[in-house]
Amino acid sequence: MATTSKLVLLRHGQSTWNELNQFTGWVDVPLTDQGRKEAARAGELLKQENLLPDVVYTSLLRRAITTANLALEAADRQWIPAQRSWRLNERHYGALQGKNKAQIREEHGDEKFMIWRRSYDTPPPMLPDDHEYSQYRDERYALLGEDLPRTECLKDVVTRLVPYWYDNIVPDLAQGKTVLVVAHGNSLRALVKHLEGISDEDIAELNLPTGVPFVYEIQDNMRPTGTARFLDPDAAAAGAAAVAAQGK
Ligand SMILES: O=C(O)[C@@H](CO)OP(=O)(O)O
Repeated sequence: MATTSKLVLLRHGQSTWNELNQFTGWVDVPLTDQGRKEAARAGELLKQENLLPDVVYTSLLRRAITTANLALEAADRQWIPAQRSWRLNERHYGALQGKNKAQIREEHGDEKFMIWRRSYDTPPPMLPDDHEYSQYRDERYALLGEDLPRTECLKDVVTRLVPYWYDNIVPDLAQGKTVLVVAHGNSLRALVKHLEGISDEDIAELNLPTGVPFVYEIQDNMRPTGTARFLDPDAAAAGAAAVAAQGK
C-alpha cells in the first residue's frame, strides 16, 4: 500500500523589517508582537489538525527559530529534535539588505525592482564585507569561509538548499516522520519550486504569507501528491497579496 509522509512548511511570523518594509535577507531581525501571535496561531492550527511534527528544521536566523519555538509551544511539541542550517536561510539580498522597498522601487524603477526581487537568476549588487549589514564576521557562518554569500538570486538558493533537502529532510520523511520546516519567503519559494517543478518564469508569481502553515503529502518517491494545502486559506490569501504589493 502506498504511504505518504507529511511535510509542513511555515514562513516565520512578521519581523520588525517586514513591518518597516525593508529588504532583510541574512540580517538577523526579531519578530514583532504580531509575528509572535502569528507563530502561536500556526502552532494552534497544527494541533487542531493533528499535524504534530516529529522533527523541526529551521534556518540560523532568529525570526525562524523564534517562530518554530512559539509554534511548537502552542502545539505542545517543544520537546522534538531541532536541526538548523544556513542552507534554509533567507535569500541573501546583497546591497539591498536594510533598504526600504518602496524607496528602491522609486529610485531604480519598476523593472529593476522586480528583477532584483523576483527574477530567477539576476542577483542584486553584492554587499561589501565592511557594511553594517554584512555577515562577514558573524561566527555562525565561520565554516563557510570565502563561500559566504554576498548576494544571491533565487537560483543560488535552490542550489544551496536542494542538497540539504535530500541529505537531511528526505531521510526523515522516508521514515514516515511528520517534518516541520520553518524558514523564509524565498528559501521556501525555492523548496516549493523544487517540489512542484515550477518553471523559472512562473515562480516569480509565488508569494508566501508570514505565519500560515501549509502542508504537502510526500509520496515514497519524495514527490508531493499535489499542491500544498494552507491550514488557514483566507489568512494565506490575504498575506500573499500583501507580500506581492510590497514596494507599491
Ligand atoms: O526582505 C526579504 O528578505 C524578503 C522576505 O521578507 O523580501 P521579498 O519578499 O521582497 O523577497
